[in-house]
Amino acid sequence: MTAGLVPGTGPGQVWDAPVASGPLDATVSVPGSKSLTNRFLVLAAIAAEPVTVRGGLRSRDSDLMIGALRGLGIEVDDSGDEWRVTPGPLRGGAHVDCGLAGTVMRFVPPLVLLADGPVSFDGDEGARVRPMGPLLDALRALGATVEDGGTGTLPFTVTPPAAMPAEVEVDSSSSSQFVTGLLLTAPRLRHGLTVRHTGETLPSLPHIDMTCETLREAGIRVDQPDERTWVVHPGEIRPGDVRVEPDLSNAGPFMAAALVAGGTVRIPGWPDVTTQPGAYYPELLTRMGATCTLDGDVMTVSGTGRIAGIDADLSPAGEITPTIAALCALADGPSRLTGIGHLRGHETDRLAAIATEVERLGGTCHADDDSLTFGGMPAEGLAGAVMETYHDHRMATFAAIVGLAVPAVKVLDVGTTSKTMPDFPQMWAGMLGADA
Ligand SMILES: O=C(O)C1=C[C@@H](OP(=O)(O)O)[C@@H](O)[C@H](O)C1
Ligand SMILES: C=C(OP(=O)(O)O)C(=O)O
Repeated sequence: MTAGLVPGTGPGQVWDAPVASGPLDATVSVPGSKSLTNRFLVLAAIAAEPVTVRGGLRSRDSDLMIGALRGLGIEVDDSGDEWRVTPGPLRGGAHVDCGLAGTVMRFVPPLVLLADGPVSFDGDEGARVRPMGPLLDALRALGATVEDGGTGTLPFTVTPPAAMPAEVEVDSSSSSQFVTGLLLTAPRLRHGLTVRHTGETLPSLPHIDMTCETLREAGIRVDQPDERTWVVHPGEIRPGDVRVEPDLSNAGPFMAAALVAGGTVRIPGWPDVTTQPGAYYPELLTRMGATCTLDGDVMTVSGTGRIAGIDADLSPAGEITPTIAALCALADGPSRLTGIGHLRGHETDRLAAIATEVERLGGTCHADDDSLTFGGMPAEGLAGAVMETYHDHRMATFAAIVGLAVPAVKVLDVGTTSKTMPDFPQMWAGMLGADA
């Protein structure tokens, strides 16, 4: 069943967030990681041999990536559970729809350096305000022609250069995805590429580590002479057959549910070692009152229904902020989340969205340049409302978490979760032991 067929989950509709009627006892298998799926797809497209991707995420963001690569002339067979990507020359003349996917708008334009002609890019209205300028400037510095009407945002057209330098600077303080995009294409450039970050801060470092690991596992040498420089050596990309880890960021709302409702939620397939930012959950949730144990590959999270406030720097793991924020909204005491200014350039301005939605329920939350501060208000003090999701999958799961404890929370456009987790409403109902 698709999300649109569950009552209240169609576009513009309102979904009644279920209230937990008692402690949970659930095992939830989450689909593959968005970040790993889209990295594997990009690398497979420019690999030296066909690549099989197992456990790839089926979602709007990965469908957009597959569409982009097909537009560039790459054959992707995603008809079964195992996808087969057959690399080939990258064709110019394509138009890429980025939707609202940061991974598509930041990972695909550097591929045009390898193409035989110009490629144009556009996306959702909300994508046209997401930061792109530093990456477009880096592509210009590499000799590409970029026409963006002087906006530094989508829509734009990239025309490949005839020759290019082997070093480039980029200010990646508004998104780590600028560095990642350049690194992914780098092994196929004649001399490889040295990428130097020039900004003062750099968010989401684990996601850059994920890029380097993915390249290394595909046989590419990546050196990091200092904290802001990456050297990718030229080479043949040979990922072999790859398996995508479960998306730990998307496991987050289910793990958080154990704290809100009490009881236990188990997440199978938890990797031993991972570069996903969801790896921060066990420590953060423990500080908020949960017990988290990894037994084999099963992460078990148990909670009591009482949540402790937290003071945490989330700059390495900005993506998990909305989930931690939902817990902060329900916590017994105040919380402060810092290092998250760049979230203003995510699917929506997440700092403003979180503060607005917490206040809509009667809680207190203040957003400043780089942080969120919560008054803390156990669920008894909050009142249900129709919550906005701003086309942001993580604002939809934020509202669902709060709705477990606050009666009469209604979620506008919960189907926005299709960006990375199309079956979210059914999975949420399944966790609660109910039908969607
Ligand atoms: O490289 C990636 O796959 C991602 C990097 C991060 O981007 P930012 O550095 O822009 O936050 C993260 O928030 C996003 O969801 C996925
Ligand atoms: C920021 C996110 O996505 P994107 O890849 O579109 O940047 C996210 O999924 O939280």
